[in-house]
Amino acid sequence: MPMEPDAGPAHRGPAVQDRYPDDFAWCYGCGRHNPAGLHLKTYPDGDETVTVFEPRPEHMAVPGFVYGGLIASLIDCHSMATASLALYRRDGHRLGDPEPVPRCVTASLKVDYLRPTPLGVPLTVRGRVVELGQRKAVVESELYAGETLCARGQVVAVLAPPAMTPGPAGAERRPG
Ligand SMILES: CCCCCCCCCCCCCCCC(=O)SCCNC(=O)CCNC(=O)[C@H](O)C(C)(C)COP(=O)(O)OP(=O)(O)OC[C@H]1O[C@@H](n2cnc3c(N)ncnc32)[C@H](O)[C@@H]1OP(=O)(O)O
Repeated sequence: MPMEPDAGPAHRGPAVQDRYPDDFAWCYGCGRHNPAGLHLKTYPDGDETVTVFEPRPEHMAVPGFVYGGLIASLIDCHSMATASLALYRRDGHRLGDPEPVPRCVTASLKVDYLRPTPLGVPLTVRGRVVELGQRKAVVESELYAGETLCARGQVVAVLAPPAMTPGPAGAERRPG
């Protein structure tokens, strides 16, 4: 499912995650309000989306290699943002419009780990929508270390129903 051309990462505007509603911007992987989180940022790049993340030493599986759970998180959050952007555009918006970007939740996350992912190298994740429904998007994302494809994910994202609001723990999410 091709996306409309848009400003690429060389022409950075807001990230998708910068435009999530405040109440839905606390995700450990990509919430801009989560002080302990990874703060992943997803940008449009032509028909695809792209993010770059440099794992920290504590993200290791064994010395020299990245923990698979981190890889899954990067693919998850990047794919959610790719789905949200596709649904936003489908509704006639462009990133940067005043209306917040809709929030999706992960219905399914499948990751194939193709080869060990080295630490100490920025990781690039590229995503594309392969199926777009009324409330659902299927996204394929590939994670590269340099030029090397290390993991591939397929993610089903579902628009958070209007009735879904953050739970009671949300009241305690602001530290201090
Ligand atoms: C965080 C949770 C708290 C919520 C409160 C705050 C909400 C807003 C904050 C968002 C924050 C996001 C954070 C970052 C991303 C995470 O980390 S999300 C955390 C992990 N995910 C979850 O906890 C989600 C738990 N699951 C659910 O709530 C429900 O199962 C879902 C995903 C909303 C779907 O339920 P539903 O709305 O009843 O949808 P349903 O009609 O069954 O299915 C819709 C479509 O999805 C497909 N589908 C559903 N499940 C699957 C599946 N497992 N495999 C394949 N396809 C599926 C269906 O086949 C259907 O397809 P179509 O027929 O339209 O083609």
